[in-house]
Amino acid sequence: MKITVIGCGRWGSFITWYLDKIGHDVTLYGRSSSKHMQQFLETRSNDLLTLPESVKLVTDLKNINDSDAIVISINSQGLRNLMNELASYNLKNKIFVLCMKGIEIETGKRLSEIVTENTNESNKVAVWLGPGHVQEFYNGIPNCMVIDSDDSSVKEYLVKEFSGDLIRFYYGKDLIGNEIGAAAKNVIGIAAGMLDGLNLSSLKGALMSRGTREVARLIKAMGGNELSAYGLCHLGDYEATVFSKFSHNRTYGEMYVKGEKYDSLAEGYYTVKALVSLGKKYNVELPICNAVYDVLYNNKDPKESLDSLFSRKLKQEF
Ligand SMILES: NC(=O)c1ccc[n+]([C@@H]2O[C@H](COP(=O)([O-])OP(=O)(O)OC[C@H]3O[C@@H](n4cnc5c(N)ncnc54)[C@H](O)[C@@H]3O)[C@@H](O)[C@H]2O)c1
Repeated sequence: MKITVIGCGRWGSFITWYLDKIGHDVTLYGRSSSKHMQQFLETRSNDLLTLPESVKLVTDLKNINDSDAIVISINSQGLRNLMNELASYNLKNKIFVLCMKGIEIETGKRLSEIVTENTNESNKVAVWLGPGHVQEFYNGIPNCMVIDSDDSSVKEYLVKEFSGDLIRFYYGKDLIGNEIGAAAKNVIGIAAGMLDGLNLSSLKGALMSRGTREVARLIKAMGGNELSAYGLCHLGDYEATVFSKFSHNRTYGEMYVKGEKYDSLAEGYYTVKALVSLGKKYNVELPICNAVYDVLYNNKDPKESLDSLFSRKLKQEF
């Protein structure tokens, strides 16, 4: 396939490397102002990987119509602007593949909804989600991921085209659940980092159990399958988030609690705001998300926030 990857950060550059490695014709687009792109243009490398000569590097989108698929991996809150920018290219009969985890704050929309609403109806949309760290894939450690789309032929085509020794893909069956689950995982990651920062890492087992429960309730209320919270998009990604030194969201939570600054993208910071609004809209209790939100947006003390989770009224586990 001819593929353009948009977004030359940590994940977009990995996706580029992977798709080239399994034999696709890949172009990586980054804005000329992007430090990541400047570094690739100079050295073909970032601090995690080196892109082979077979990958084309571009700083404009003038040839984007030559691609069969457009893979997007940028910050979620920037997706609508990107779709506005892409409108001038009049794209038709393309497959958009979203390798991103988030929910739009202002609208509560899933990322696939934003693409569908802002592109020609001949274009198809899929998501590619699940666990995996660039450092480990690059060292040859395989993982399992999920591809989902409302269009089953697109889903089947992508799973076939994108499978390789490094990634075993599963066919997703619940776009709502997969997108909400993937986005919410980053919020649980921040909560995990906060526990680490408070020297309470042993509570991460309870966080896994109760985090999946509240995300499952939200997915169900939104019309998805609550089992997706226990799938690759969410629970399956906890090892790479809740327990990993590589996770940006976990690290962000830990550094926040310690009063240190963190500069990398931690999508969960934005997603928690969207999730709290969705919880209200769908009348679903999201105690962990609300606690994280109170710490990040209402300046609540992290330990007090945790204590308030423990003093809630007693509940049935399921
Ligand atoms: N396992 C996974 O599925 C996985 C793992 C890591 C990250 N992600 C997701 O991938 C997405 C990107 O994360 P990251 O860690 O690579 O972030 P990053 O900050 O390293 O990179 C984002 C890049 O997008 C670029 N960008 C932003 N707006 C753009 C635009 N309009 N046009 C072109 N480029 C634009 C930025 O310049 C930056 O280079 C996030 O949604 C994240 O949650 C998924």
